[in-house]
This record gives sequence, C-alpha cells and structure tokens, in this order.
Amino acid sequence: MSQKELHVISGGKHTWSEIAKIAAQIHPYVTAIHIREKTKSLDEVFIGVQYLLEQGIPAKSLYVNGLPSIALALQTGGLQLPGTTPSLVIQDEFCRGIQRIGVSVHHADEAKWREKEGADYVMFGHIFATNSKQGVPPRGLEQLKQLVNHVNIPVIAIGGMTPARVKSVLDTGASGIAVMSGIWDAADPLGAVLAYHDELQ
Ligand SMILES: Cc1nc(C(=O)O)sc1CCOP(=O)(O)O
Repeated sequence: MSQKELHVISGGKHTWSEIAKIAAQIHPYVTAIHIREKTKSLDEVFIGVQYLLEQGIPAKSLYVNGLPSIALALQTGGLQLPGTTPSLVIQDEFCRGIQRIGVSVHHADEAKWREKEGADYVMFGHIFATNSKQGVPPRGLEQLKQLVNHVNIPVIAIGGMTPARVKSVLDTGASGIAVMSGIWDAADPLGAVLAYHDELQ
C-alpha cells in the first residue's frame, strides 16, 4: 500500500519556540505541519515560519494556512486554503509557484469544483465530533466515502481523528488524515504522531 498522508495542524495555542520543538521531533513522520495561526498577523506568521526554517524544520514539511504570499516567498511544501477562497486565488499565476495547494471543502460538489480549479488535494471534515469544531454536526464516514468517489485528487479527512479510527477512515478510500488536538494536546506529541503513523502504514 502506498504511504498515506499525515497532516498535523497547529492550533494557535503554542509559542513559536514550542511549535519548533515539537516540529523538530515529528517532521520525519508526517507529510506536513500546517501553520494555522488564525489570530496572528501576516507579519507574525512570516517571521514565525522563517524562525521554524532557521531551527532546521525542512520547508517541504511546512504548509501555510490561508497566506499564499508566505507559501510562495518561503517556498514551503504547501498552502492550505479555506473553503471561502475565491476561485481567482487558486487559478492566479501567482499560485503556480506554490508547491502544493489544498483546499478545505464541506461538500462533494465543492470538492469537484476545487479539483477543476487546480487544487492538488482537498481536506474534508469534520468527520467525527470534535471539540476543535463545535456547533456543526459531524459529516461522518459515509459522506467521506461519497466525496472520495466524486474526485480524482487525494482527500484528507479531518476532525476527531484518533489512531483507533484511522482504519475506518482509510477504508473509505481517503488518502490520509489531518490532526490537531490529538497531537498538540498530547502529553507526548511524538508518541502520538508515531501511533497515527503506525496506523497509516
Ligand atoms: C481545523 C479543522 N478544520 C475542520 C474542517 O471540518 O474543515 S475540523 C478542524 C479541527 C480538527 O481538530 P481535531 O483534530 O482536534 O479534531
């Protein structure tokens, strides 16, 4: 079986030095560490990502959430765009210099539309109930399977992912998972990553 993807999403609760320390341990075992620091300014994220690079985190392991200019300028491994992103952004010449672009989606038709626009992968969630996404019911494995069958690009499942749930998620045909609290809230983030990694083999 080909290697499945493991995306780790930062949750805005750690300092850059804490992110660097955890990223240094986990990057060999993950596809990407997404820098999703919604409350920080563009300048703060730019300086933060630069700091992670200086600390030896490989650029290819870092995906920037929502800030194309940083992904382009620092040549990170990817860019994750929110579902509200206008079509123009992905199709812009500017984005061609970005290594890999993923878009968050919440419906199969949206995923197809993003595929046509040129997204390299889509992220779909939330699959299971999670404290990280409250107020909206989870979409569940059946919707994930339908979405996977609707597109030809990789689908990354997010929301409530635990190592014990990985097999049921992969059985839908999903290409991998994305995890926030399961890593950043863990007493041992590296141990948590290895547990997900084992299930994804
Ligand atoms: C950042 C994010 N996006 C989602 C979506 O549905 O698009 S769910 C989510 C949070 C996932 O956190 P956890 O791994 O702690 O459940």
